[in-house]
Amino acid sequence: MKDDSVRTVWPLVSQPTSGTPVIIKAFDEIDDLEEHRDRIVVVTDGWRHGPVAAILRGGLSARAVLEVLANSGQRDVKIFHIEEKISQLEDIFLSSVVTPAHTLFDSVTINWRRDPSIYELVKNIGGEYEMLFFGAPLATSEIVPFYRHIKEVYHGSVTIVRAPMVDFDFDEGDEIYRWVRERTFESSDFSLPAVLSNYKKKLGVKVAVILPSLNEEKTVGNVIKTALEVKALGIIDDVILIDSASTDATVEIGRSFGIPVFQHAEIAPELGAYAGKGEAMFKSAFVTEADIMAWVDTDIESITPRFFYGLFGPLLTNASIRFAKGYFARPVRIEASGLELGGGRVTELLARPWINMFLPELSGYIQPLAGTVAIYREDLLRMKIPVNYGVEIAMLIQAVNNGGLWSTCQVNLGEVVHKSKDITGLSEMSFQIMQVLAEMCNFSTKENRQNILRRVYSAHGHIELGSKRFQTVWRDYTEDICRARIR
Ligand SMILES: O=c1ccn([C@@H]2O[C@H](COP(=O)(O)OP(=O)(O)O)[C@@H](O)[C@H]2O)c(=O)[nH]1
Ligand SMILES: O=C(O)[C@@H](COP(=O)(O)O)O[C@H]1O[C@H](CO)[C@@H](O)[C@H](O)[C@H]1O
Repeated sequence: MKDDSVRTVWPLVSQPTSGTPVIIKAFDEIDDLEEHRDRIVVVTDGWRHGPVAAILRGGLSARAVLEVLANSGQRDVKIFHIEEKISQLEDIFLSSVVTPAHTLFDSVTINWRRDPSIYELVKNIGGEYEMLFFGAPLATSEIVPFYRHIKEVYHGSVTIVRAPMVDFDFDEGDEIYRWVRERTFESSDFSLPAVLSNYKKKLGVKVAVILPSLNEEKTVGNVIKTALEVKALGIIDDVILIDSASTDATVEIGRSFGIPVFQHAEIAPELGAYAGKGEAMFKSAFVTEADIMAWVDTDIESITPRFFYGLFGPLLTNASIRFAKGYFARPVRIEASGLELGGGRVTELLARPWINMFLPELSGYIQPLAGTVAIYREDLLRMKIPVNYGVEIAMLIQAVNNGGLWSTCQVNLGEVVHKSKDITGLSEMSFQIMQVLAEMCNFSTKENRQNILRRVYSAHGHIELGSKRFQTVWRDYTEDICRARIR
Protein backbone atom coordinates (compact mmCIF):
# COMPACT_ATOMS: atom_id res chain seq x y z
CA MET A 1 0.00 0.00 0.00
CA LYS A 2 1.60 3.31 -1.03
CA ASP A 3 1.60 5.95 1.67
CA ASP A 4 0.62 8.92 -0.49
CA SER A 5 1.52 11.42 2.17
CA VAL A 6 5.20 10.68 1.62
CA ARG A 7 5.02 10.42 -2.11
CA THR A 8 5.41 14.16 -2.53
CA VAL A 9 6.96 15.08 -5.82
CA TRP A 10 10.68 14.48 -5.80
CA PRO A 11 12.55 17.81 -5.83
CA LEU A 12 13.09 18.85 -9.39
CA VAL A 13 16.16 16.88 -10.41
CA SER A 14 18.15 19.34 -12.47
CA GLN A 15 20.30 17.94 -15.25
CA PRO A 16 22.83 15.71 -13.41
CA THR A 17 26.36 17.01 -13.41
CA SER A 18 27.53 14.05 -15.46
CA GLY A 19 24.79 14.59 -18.02
CA THR A 20 23.50 11.09 -17.31
CA PRO A 21 19.68 11.05 -17.56
CA VAL A 22 17.77 10.09 -14.40
CA ILE A 23 14.53 8.16 -14.06
CA ILE A 24 12.55 7.96 -10.80
CA LYS A 25 10.49 4.87 -9.93
CA ALA A 26 8.49 3.47 -7.03
CA PHE A 27 9.47 -0.01 -5.79
CA ASP A 28 6.47 -1.62 -7.44
CA GLU A 29 7.30 -0.13 -10.85
CA ILE A 30 10.71 -1.61 -11.59
CA ASP A 31 9.90 -4.51 -13.89
CA ASP A 32 11.15 -2.53 -16.89
CA LEU A 33 14.54 -1.43 -15.52
CA GLU A 34 16.33 -3.33 -18.26
CA GLU A 35 15.00 -0.68 -20.68
CA HIS A 36 16.84 2.02 -18.72
CA ARG A 37 20.36 0.55 -18.67
CA ASP A 38 21.85 3.85 -19.80
CA ARG A 39 20.20 5.94 -17.05
CA ILE A 40 20.65 6.56 -13.37
CA VAL A 41 17.63 4.83 -11.83
CA VAL A 42 16.20 6.20 -8.56
CA VAL A 43 13.87 3.70 -6.86
CA THR A 44 12.22 5.36 -3.90
CA ASP A 45 9.50 5.45 -1.26
CA GLY A 46 9.27 9.16 -2.05
CA TRP A 47 10.91 12.37 -0.84
CA ARG A 48 10.57 13.27 2.81
CA HIS A 49 11.66 16.55 4.32
CA GLY A 50 14.13 16.14 7.14
CA PRO A 51 17.56 14.68 7.85
CA VAL A 52 19.00 12.54 5.05
CA ALA A 53 21.88 10.04 5.11
CA ALA A 54 23.52 7.69 2.63
CA ILE A 55 24.88 4.25 3.52
CA LEU A 56 27.48 3.53 0.86
CA ARG A 57 29.94 0.73 0.21
CA GLY A 58 31.58 2.17 -2.90
CA GLY A 59 31.39 1.71 -6.65
CA LEU A 60 29.38 3.21 -9.52
CA SER A 61 25.97 3.13 -7.84
CA ALA A 62 27.35 4.67 -4.66
CA ARG A 63 28.75 7.46 -6.83
CA ALA A 64 25.34 7.85 -8.49
CA VAL A 65 23.73 8.34 -5.05
CA LEU A 66 25.90 11.41 -4.52
CA GLU A 67 24.91 12.76 -7.90
CA VAL A 68 21.20 12.34 -7.21
CA LEU A 69 21.51 14.00 -3.78
CA ALA A 70 23.50 16.90 -5.19
CA ASN A 71 21.00 17.39 -8.00
CA SER A 72 18.11 17.26 -5.54
CA GLY A 73 19.37 20.34 -3.81
CA GLN A 74 21.29 18.79 -0.90
CA ARG A 75 24.27 21.00 0.03
CA ASP A 76 25.71 18.75 2.67
CA VAL A 77 25.88 14.98 2.84
CA LYS A 78 26.15 12.50 5.72
CA ILE A 79 27.66 9.18 4.67
CA PHE A 80 27.92 5.95 6.66
CA HIS A 81 30.37 3.27 5.50
CA ILE A 82 31.09 -0.14 7.03
CA GLU A 83 34.87 -0.44 6.95
CA GLU A 84 36.07 -3.07 4.47
CA LYS A 85 38.66 -5.63 5.59
CA ILE A 86 39.81 -6.09 2.01
CA SER A 87 42.00 -3.07 1.29
CA GLN A 88 41.13 -2.99 -2.40
CA LEU A 89 37.45 -2.49 -1.53
CA GLU A 90 38.33 0.35 0.83
CA ASP A 91 40.27 1.96 -2.03
CA ILE A 92 37.13 1.74 -4.17
CA PHE A 93 35.12 3.54 -1.46
CA LEU A 94 37.70 6.31 -1.22
CA SER A 95 37.92 6.85 -4.97
CA SER A 96 34.24 6.45 -5.87
CA VAL A 97 32.64 8.18 -2.87
CA VAL A 98 34.96 10.22 -0.66
CA THR A 99 36.77 12.07 -3.41
CA PRO A 100 33.72 13.03 -5.54
CA ALA A 101 31.65 13.92 -2.43
CA HIS A 102 34.01 16.77 -1.65
CA THR A 103 33.48 18.22 -5.12
CA LEU A 104 29.66 17.91 -5.02
CA PHE A 105 28.78 19.23 -1.55
CA ASP A 106 29.59 22.16 0.71
CA SER A 107 30.08 19.83 3.67
CA VAL A 108 30.72 16.10 3.84
CA THR A 109 30.53 13.94 6.97
CA ILE A 110 31.81 10.39 6.66
CA ASN A 111 31.24 7.89 9.44
CA TRP A 112 33.40 4.76 9.18
CA ARG A 113 31.51 2.05 11.05
CA ARG A 114 32.12 -1.52 12.20
CA ASP A 115 28.52 -2.72 12.49
CA PRO A 116 28.31 -6.42 11.56
CA SER A 117 25.95 -5.71 8.66
CA ILE A 118 24.01 -2.98 6.84
CA TYR A 119 20.86 -4.05 8.65
CA GLU A 120 22.50 -3.65 12.06
CA LEU A 121 23.79 -0.24 10.98
CA VAL A 122 20.31 0.85 9.84
CA LYS A 123 18.91 -0.41 13.14
CA ASN A 124 21.51 1.64 15.01
CA ILE A 125 21.27 4.94 13.14
CA GLY A 126 18.08 4.85 11.08
CA GLY A 127 15.91 6.54 13.69
CA GLU A 128 17.78 9.83 13.21
CA TYR A 129 16.91 10.15 9.51
CA GLU A 130 13.79 10.68 7.43
CA MET A 131 15.47 9.32 4.32
CA LEU A 132 18.20 6.76 3.75
CA PHE A 133 19.96 6.34 0.38
CA PHE A 134 21.74 3.19 -0.77
CA GLY A 135 23.68 2.16 -3.85
CA ALA A 136 21.89 -0.62 -5.73
CA PRO A 137 22.99 -4.26 -5.41
CA LEU A 138 24.74 -5.69 -8.47
CA ALA A 139 21.71 -7.57 -9.79
CA THR A 140 18.44 -5.78 -10.49
CA SER A 141 16.60 -8.77 -9.05
CA GLU A 142 18.16 -8.06 -5.65
CA ILE A 143 16.74 -4.51 -5.34
CA VAL A 144 13.32 -5.42 -3.93
CA PRO A 145 14.57 -8.15 -1.53
CA PHE A 146 17.18 -5.71 -0.24
CA TYR A 147 14.52 -3.00 0.13
CA ARG A 148 12.18 -5.30 2.04
CA HIS A 149 14.96 -6.36 4.38
CA ILE A 150 15.82 -2.72 5.16
CA LYS A 151 12.15 -1.90 5.77
CA GLU A 152 12.06 -4.60 8.45
CA VAL A 153 14.27 -2.36 10.59
CA TYR A 154 13.58 1.15 9.20
CA HIS A 155 10.36 3.16 8.83
CA GLY A 156 11.67 6.20 6.97
CA SER A 157 11.82 6.61 3.22
CA VAL A 158 14.27 4.28 1.44
CA THR A 159 15.85 5.28 -1.85
CA ILE A 160 18.04 2.93 -3.87
CA VAL A 161 20.05 4.37 -6.73
CA ARG A 162 21.39 2.30 -9.61
CA ALA A 163 24.16 3.56 -11.87
CA PRO A 164 23.87 3.07 -15.63
CA MET A 165 24.44 -0.59 -16.42
CA VAL A 166 26.73 0.16 -19.35
CA ASP A 167 29.83 -0.91 -17.43
CA PHE A 168 28.32 -3.95 -15.79
CA ASP A 169 27.86 -7.30 -17.33
CA PHE A 170 26.82 -8.81 -14.01
CA ASP A 171 23.34 -9.93 -14.94
CA GLU A 172 21.33 -13.03 -14.24
CA GLY A 173 22.44 -14.44 -17.57
CA ASP A 174 26.08 -14.15 -16.52
CA GLU A 175 27.07 -17.63 -15.36
CA ILE A 176 30.07 -16.35 -13.44
CA TYR A 177 27.83 -13.97 -11.51
CA ARG A 178 25.41 -16.79 -10.72
CA TRP A 179 28.31 -19.04 -9.69
CA VAL A 180 29.68 -16.31 -7.40
CA ARG A 181 26.27 -15.95 -5.74
CA GLU A 182 25.63 -19.65 -5.33
CA ARG A 183 29.13 -21.04 -4.75
CA THR A 184 30.59 -18.37 -2.43
CA PHE A 185 30.13 -19.27 1.23
CA GLU A 186 30.86 -17.74 4.60
CA SER A 187 32.83 -19.93 6.98
CA SER A 188 30.04 -19.21 9.49
CA ASP A 189 27.70 -21.14 7.19
CA PHE A 190 29.50 -24.21 8.45
CA SER A 191 30.64 -23.13 11.85
CA LEU A 192 28.45 -25.52 13.86
CA PRO A 193 30.83 -28.38 14.69
CA ALA A 194 27.87 -30.59 15.54
CA VAL A 195 26.47 -30.06 12.05
CA LEU A 196 29.71 -30.96 10.42
CA SER A 197 30.51 -33.97 12.54
CA ASN A 198 26.96 -35.20 11.99
CA TYR A 199 27.33 -34.81 8.25
CA LYS A 200 30.70 -36.51 8.46
CA LYS A 201 29.21 -39.53 10.27
CA LYS A 202 26.46 -39.70 7.63
CA LEU A 203 28.92 -39.49 4.77
CA GLY A 204 31.42 -41.66 6.62
CA VAL A 205 34.31 -39.88 4.94
CA LYS A 206 37.74 -39.42 6.47
CA VAL A 207 39.27 -35.93 6.43
CA ALA A 208 42.98 -35.16 6.54
CA VAL A 209 44.51 -31.71 7.07
CA ILE A 210 47.99 -31.54 5.60
CA LEU A 211 50.23 -28.63 6.61
CA PRO A 212 53.05 -27.81 4.18
CA SER A 213 55.96 -26.06 5.89
CA LEU A 214 59.25 -24.43 5.07
CA ASN A 215 60.87 -22.56 7.96
CA GLU A 216 57.65 -21.56 9.69
CA GLU A 217 58.79 -21.89 13.34
CA LYS A 218 57.02 -18.66 14.31
CA THR A 219 53.56 -19.73 13.18
CA VAL A 220 53.48 -23.51 12.63
CA GLY A 221 52.76 -24.33 16.29
CA ASN A 222 49.57 -22.27 16.41
CA VAL A 223 48.37 -23.67 13.10
CA ILE A 224 48.87 -27.25 14.36
CA LYS A 225 47.25 -26.45 17.72
CA THR A 226 44.18 -24.99 15.99
CA ALA A 227 43.89 -27.97 13.63
CA LEU A 228 44.03 -30.33 16.62
CA GLU A 229 41.25 -28.34 18.33
CA VAL A 230 39.03 -29.01 15.33
CA LYS A 231 40.18 -32.66 15.27
CA ALA A 232 39.00 -32.95 18.88
CA LEU A 233 35.51 -32.00 17.64
CA GLY A 234 35.53 -35.17 15.55
CA ILE A 235 35.66 -33.38 12.21
CA ILE A 236 39.27 -34.13 11.20
CA ASP A 237 40.84 -37.60 11.26
CA ASP A 238 44.49 -36.77 10.45
CA VAL A 239 46.65 -33.68 10.99
CA ILE A 240 49.95 -34.13 9.18
CA LEU A 241 52.97 -31.87 8.74
CA ILE A 242 54.92 -32.22 5.49
CA ASP A 243 58.15 -30.26 5.66
CA SER A 244 60.46 -29.04 2.93
CA ALA A 245 63.78 -29.43 4.72
CA SER A 246 63.27 -26.54 7.11
CA THR A 247 66.43 -25.34 8.79
CA ASP A 248 64.68 -23.77 11.76
CA ALA A 249 62.67 -25.40 14.59
CA THR A 250 59.60 -26.14 12.43
CA VAL A 251 60.04 -29.93 12.54
CA GLU A 252 60.78 -30.06 16.27
CA ILE A 253 57.68 -27.96 16.94
CA GLY A 254 55.60 -30.26 14.74
CA ARG A 255 56.85 -33.34 16.55
CA SER A 256 56.15 -31.75 19.95
CA PHE A 257 52.43 -31.95 19.14
CA GLY A 258 52.70 -35.69 18.53
CA ILE A 259 51.44 -35.48 14.95
CA PRO A 260 52.99 -37.33 11.98
CA VAL A 261 55.83 -35.22 10.54
CA PHE A 262 57.38 -36.05 7.18
CA GLN A 263 60.13 -34.63 5.03
CA HIS A 264 58.59 -34.73 1.58
CA ALA A 265 61.91 -35.94 0.16
CA GLU A 266 61.55 -39.07 2.31
CA ILE A 267 58.05 -39.87 1.10
CA ALA A 268 58.02 -42.39 -1.76
CA PRO A 269 61.81 -41.91 -2.24
CA GLU A 270 61.69 -44.14 -5.30
CA LEU A 271 60.07 -41.19 -7.06
CA GLY A 272 62.97 -38.90 -6.38
CA ALA A 273 62.58 -35.54 -4.68
CA TYR A 274 62.17 -31.97 -5.90
CA ALA A 275 62.11 -28.67 -4.04
CA GLY A 276 58.81 -26.81 -3.94
CA LYS A 277 55.46 -26.47 -2.27
CA GLY A 278 53.79 -28.45 -5.03
CA GLU A 279 56.06 -31.42 -4.25
CA ALA A 280 54.91 -31.36 -0.62
CA MET A 281 51.27 -31.28 -1.74
CA PHE A 282 51.81 -33.99 -4.37
CA LYS A 283 53.36 -36.35 -1.84
CA SER A 284 50.50 -35.75 0.63
CA ALA A 285 48.56 -38.50 -1.17
CA PHE A 286 51.16 -41.04 -0.02
CA VAL A 287 50.82 -40.38 3.71
CA THR A 288 47.04 -40.45 4.14
CA GLU A 289 44.12 -42.49 2.79
CA ALA A 290 41.58 -39.80 3.76
CA ASP A 291 38.70 -39.23 1.33
CA ILE A 292 38.94 -35.44 1.70
CA MET A 293 42.32 -33.73 1.83
CA ALA A 294 42.71 -30.12 2.94
CA TRP A 295 45.88 -28.02 2.94
CA VAL A 296 46.42 -24.87 5.02
CA ASP A 297 49.54 -22.71 4.81
CA THR A 298 51.63 -22.77 7.99
CA ASP A 299 52.73 -19.14 7.72
CA ILE A 300 49.29 -17.85 8.66
CA GLU A 301 49.50 -15.77 11.83
CA SER A 302 45.76 -15.29 12.14
CA ILE A 303 44.65 -18.94 12.02
CA THR A 304 41.28 -19.82 13.56
CA PRO A 305 39.23 -23.05 13.72
CA ARG A 306 36.98 -21.58 11.02
CA PHE A 307 39.82 -22.11 8.53
CA PHE A 308 39.23 -25.80 8.86
CA TYR A 309 35.52 -26.37 9.17
CA GLY A 310 34.80 -23.46 6.84
CA LEU A 311 37.09 -24.97 4.22
CA PHE A 312 35.70 -28.52 4.04
CA GLY A 313 32.20 -27.59 5.17
CA PRO A 314 30.92 -27.33 1.58
CA LEU A 315 32.33 -30.77 0.67
CA LEU A 316 30.66 -32.34 3.72
CA THR A 317 27.29 -30.66 3.25
CA ASN A 318 26.81 -30.50 -0.54
CA ALA A 319 27.34 -33.70 -2.52
CA SER A 320 27.79 -31.77 -5.78
CA ILE A 321 30.78 -29.83 -4.44
CA ARG A 322 34.15 -31.59 -4.71
CA PHE A 323 36.68 -28.73 -4.40
CA ALA A 324 36.82 -25.71 -2.08
CA LYS A 325 39.27 -22.83 -1.97
CA GLY A 326 39.50 -20.33 0.87
CA TYR A 327 39.55 -16.57 0.39
CA PHE A 328 40.29 -13.85 2.91
CA ALA A 329 41.12 -10.23 3.60
CA ARG A 330 44.90 -10.06 3.27
CA PRO A 331 46.75 -7.26 5.03
CA VAL A 332 50.33 -8.40 4.66
CA ARG A 333 53.44 -7.32 6.53
CA ILE A 334 56.67 -7.22 4.58
CA GLU A 335 58.94 -8.72 7.22
CA ALA A 336 61.97 -6.59 6.48
CA SER A 337 60.21 -3.26 6.68
CA GLY A 338 57.11 -4.19 8.67
CA LEU A 339 55.24 -2.15 6.09
CA GLU A 340 51.52 -2.99 5.85
CA LEU A 341 50.46 -3.57 2.25
CA GLY A 342 47.47 -5.19 0.62
CA GLY A 343 48.30 -8.88 0.19
CA GLY A 344 47.80 -11.02 -2.85
CA ARG A 345 50.17 -9.11 -5.10
CA VAL A 346 50.93 -12.00 -7.45
CA THR A 347 47.19 -12.60 -7.57
CA GLU A 348 46.38 -9.02 -8.54
CA LEU A 349 49.30 -8.45 -10.92
CA LEU A 350 49.53 -11.83 -12.64
CA ALA A 351 46.87 -14.42 -11.84
CA ARG A 352 43.72 -12.26 -12.03
CA PRO A 353 44.65 -10.50 -15.31
CA TRP A 354 45.68 -13.84 -16.86
CA ILE A 355 42.47 -15.54 -15.73
CA ASN A 356 40.31 -12.75 -17.12
CA MET A 357 42.13 -12.87 -20.43
CA PHE A 358 42.52 -16.59 -20.99
CA LEU A 359 40.55 -18.49 -18.30
CA PRO A 360 37.42 -16.32 -17.70
CA GLU A 361 35.48 -19.24 -16.23
CA LEU A 362 37.73 -18.86 -13.15
CA SER A 363 37.16 -15.09 -12.85
CA GLY A 364 34.69 -15.50 -9.99
CA TYR A 365 37.47 -16.71 -7.71
CA ILE A 366 38.44 -14.03 -5.21
CA GLN A 367 41.79 -15.63 -4.29
CA PRO A 368 42.66 -18.08 -7.08
CA LEU A 369 46.15 -18.65 -5.66
CA ALA A 370 45.12 -19.24 -2.05
CA GLY A 371 46.93 -22.16 -0.50
CA THR A 372 43.95 -23.12 1.67
CA VAL A 373 42.27 -25.83 -0.39
CA ALA A 374 40.12 -28.95 0.14
CA ILE A 375 39.57 -31.66 -2.46
CA TYR A 376 38.37 -35.26 -2.71
CA ARG A 377 41.34 -37.63 -2.90
CA GLU A 378 40.06 -39.40 -6.01
CA ASP A 379 39.93 -36.03 -7.81
CA LEU A 380 43.45 -35.16 -6.72
CA LEU A 381 44.74 -38.46 -8.11
CA ARG A 382 43.41 -37.46 -11.55
CA MET A 383 45.53 -34.32 -11.58
CA LYS A 384 49.02 -33.49 -12.75
CA ILE A 385 50.82 -31.46 -10.09
CA PRO A 386 53.67 -28.98 -10.68
CA VAL A 387 56.17 -29.17 -7.85
CA ASN A 388 56.55 -25.39 -7.61
CA TYR A 389 54.34 -22.42 -6.67
CA GLY A 390 52.17 -23.12 -9.67
CA VAL A 391 50.50 -25.91 -7.74
CA GLU A 392 47.55 -23.81 -6.54
CA ILE A 393 46.52 -22.48 -9.93
CA ALA A 394 47.18 -25.86 -11.57
CA MET A 395 44.84 -27.62 -9.13
CA LEU A 396 42.15 -24.96 -9.57
CA ILE A 397 42.24 -25.17 -13.37
CA GLN A 398 42.05 -28.97 -13.32
CA ALA A 399 39.31 -29.07 -10.67
CA VAL A 400 37.16 -26.91 -12.97
CA ASN A 401 38.20 -28.70 -16.16
CA ASN A 402 37.64 -32.16 -14.68
CA GLY A 403 34.55 -31.61 -12.53
CA GLY A 404 33.01 -28.43 -13.95
CA LEU A 405 32.90 -24.95 -12.40
CA TRP A 406 29.83 -25.82 -10.29
CA SER A 407 31.63 -28.68 -8.57
CA THR A 408 33.96 -26.07 -7.07
CA CYS A 409 33.41 -23.26 -4.56
CA GLN A 410 35.09 -20.66 -2.39
CA VAL A 411 34.73 -19.92 1.33
CA ASN A 412 35.36 -16.68 3.20
CA LEU A 413 37.79 -17.63 5.98
CA GLY A 414 38.14 -14.15 7.48
CA GLU A 415 41.43 -12.33 7.58
CA VAL A 416 44.83 -13.78 6.80
CA VAL A 417 47.95 -12.07 8.05
CA HIS A 418 50.95 -13.98 6.83
CA LYS A 419 54.62 -13.30 6.27
CA SER A 420 55.33 -12.39 2.74
CA LYS A 421 58.14 -12.22 0.28
CA ASP A 422 60.04 -9.24 -0.93
CA ILE A 423 59.64 -8.20 -4.53
CA THR A 424 62.34 -10.59 -5.76
CA GLY A 425 60.63 -13.52 -4.05
CA LEU A 426 57.30 -12.51 -5.55
CA SER A 427 58.92 -12.16 -8.95
CA GLU A 428 60.25 -15.72 -8.77
CA MET A 429 56.88 -16.99 -7.55
CA SER A 430 55.22 -15.15 -10.46
CA PHE A 431 57.63 -16.70 -12.95
CA GLN A 432 56.81 -20.20 -11.74
CA ILE A 433 53.08 -19.52 -11.83
CA MET A 434 53.37 -18.03 -15.31
CA GLN A 435 55.29 -21.10 -16.52
CA VAL A 436 52.45 -23.31 -15.27
CA LEU A 437 49.73 -21.06 -16.70
CA ALA A 438 51.46 -20.89 -20.08
CA GLU A 439 51.73 -24.66 -20.17
CA MET A 440 48.15 -25.31 -19.04
CA CYS A 441 46.89 -22.85 -21.66
CA ASN A 442 49.09 -24.53 -24.30
CA PHE A 443 51.04 -21.34 -24.96
CA SER A 444 54.29 -22.93 -23.82
CA THR A 445 55.75 -25.78 -25.84
CA LYS A 446 58.94 -27.81 -25.73
CA GLU A 447 60.35 -25.53 -28.41
CA ASN A 448 59.54 -22.13 -26.91
CA ARG A 449 59.63 -22.87 -23.18
CA GLN A 450 61.77 -20.51 -21.10
CA ASN A 451 63.16 -21.82 -17.82
CA ILE A 452 65.58 -19.03 -16.96
CA LEU A 453 64.59 -15.89 -15.11
CA ARG A 454 67.24 -13.23 -15.78
CA ARG A 455 67.57 -10.15 -13.65
CA VAL A 456 69.91 -7.32 -14.61
CA TYR A 457 71.08 -5.01 -11.87
CA SER A 458 72.60 -1.62 -12.53
CA ALA A 459 74.36 -0.32 -9.48
CA HIS A 460 77.15 2.15 -8.86
CA GLY A 461 77.89 2.53 -12.52
CA HIS A 462 78.24 -1.13 -13.37
CA ILE A 463 75.87 -3.80 -14.62
CA GLU A 464 75.32 -7.15 -12.97
CA LEU A 465 73.30 -9.96 -14.47
CA GLY A 466 71.76 -12.62 -12.28
CA SER A 467 69.84 -15.57 -13.62
CA LYS A 468 67.99 -18.46 -12.00
CA ARG A 469 66.69 -21.61 -13.68
CA PHE A 470 63.15 -22.74 -12.83
CA GLN A 471 62.51 -26.11 -14.38
CA THR A 472 58.83 -27.00 -14.19
CA VAL A 473 58.54 -30.58 -13.01
CA TRP A 474 55.11 -32.17 -13.30
CA ARG A 475 54.04 -35.05 -11.11
CA ASP A 476 51.11 -37.32 -11.71
CA TYR A 477 49.62 -40.35 -10.02
CA THR A 478 49.36 -43.66 -11.85
CA GLU A 479 47.93 -46.94 -10.65
CA ASP A 480 51.25 -48.69 -10.12
CA ILE A 481 53.72 -45.97 -9.29
CA CYS A 482 53.89 -42.18 -9.59
CA ARG A 483 56.21 -40.84 -12.21
CA ALA A 484 58.05 -37.56 -12.46
CA ARG A 485 58.25 -36.21 -15.97
CA ILE A 486 60.67 -33.32 -16.50
CA ARG A 487 59.52 -31.16 -19.36
O1 LIG B 1 58.98 -25.36 -0.78
C1 LIG B 1 58.04 -24.92 -0.09
C2 LIG B 1 57.61 -23.56 -0.14
C3 LIG B 1 56.59 -23.12 0.68
N1 LIG B 1 56.00 -24.01 1.53
C4 LIG B 1 54.88 -23.61 2.40
O2 LIG B 1 53.82 -23.14 1.56
C5 LIG B 1 53.11 -22.07 2.20
C6 LIG B 1 53.09 -20.84 1.29
O3 LIG B 1 54.42 -20.58 0.92
P1 LIG B 1 55.02 -19.07 0.98
O4 LIG B 1 54.83 -18.51 2.32
O5 LIG B 1 56.40 -19.15 0.42
O6 LIG B 1 54.09 -18.32 -0.07
P2 LIG B 1 53.27 -17.00 0.25
O7 LIG B 1 52.48 -17.29 1.50
O8 LIG B 1 54.26 -15.91 0.41
O9 LIG B 1 52.41 -16.87 -0.95
C7 LIG B 1 53.82 -21.82 3.53
O10 LIG B 1 53.12 -22.55 4.52
C8 LIG B 1 55.20 -22.42 3.31
O11 LIG B 1 55.77 -22.86 4.54
C9 LIG B 1 56.38 -25.36 1.56
O12 LIG B 1 55.82 -26.16 2.32
N2 LIG B 1 57.41 -25.77 0.77
O1 LIG C 1 48.23 -14.50 -3.59
C1 LIG C 1 49.38 -14.10 -3.85
O2 LIG C 1 49.59 -13.12 -4.60
C2 LIG C 1 50.62 -14.81 -3.29
C3 LIG C 1 51.49 -13.76 -2.58
O3 LIG C 1 50.69 -13.18 -1.59
P1 LIG C 1 51.22 -11.87 -0.82
O4 LIG C 1 51.32 -10.76 -1.85
O5 LIG C 1 52.55 -12.23 -0.24
O6 LIG C 1 50.15 -11.61 0.21
O7 LIG C 1 50.26 -15.83 -2.32
C4 LIG C 1 49.49 -16.88 -2.80
O8 LIG C 1 50.12 -17.55 -3.85
C5 LIG C 1 51.03 -18.61 -3.56
C6 LIG C 1 51.34 -19.30 -4.88
O9 LIG C 1 50.18 -19.86 -5.43
C7 LIG C 1 50.46 -19.61 -2.57
O10 LIG C 1 51.44 -20.58 -2.23
C8 LIG C 1 50.08 -18.87 -1.32
O11 LIG C 1 49.46 -19.79 -0.41
C9 LIG C 1 49.07 -17.79 -1.65
O12 LIG C 1 48.93 -17.00 -0.47
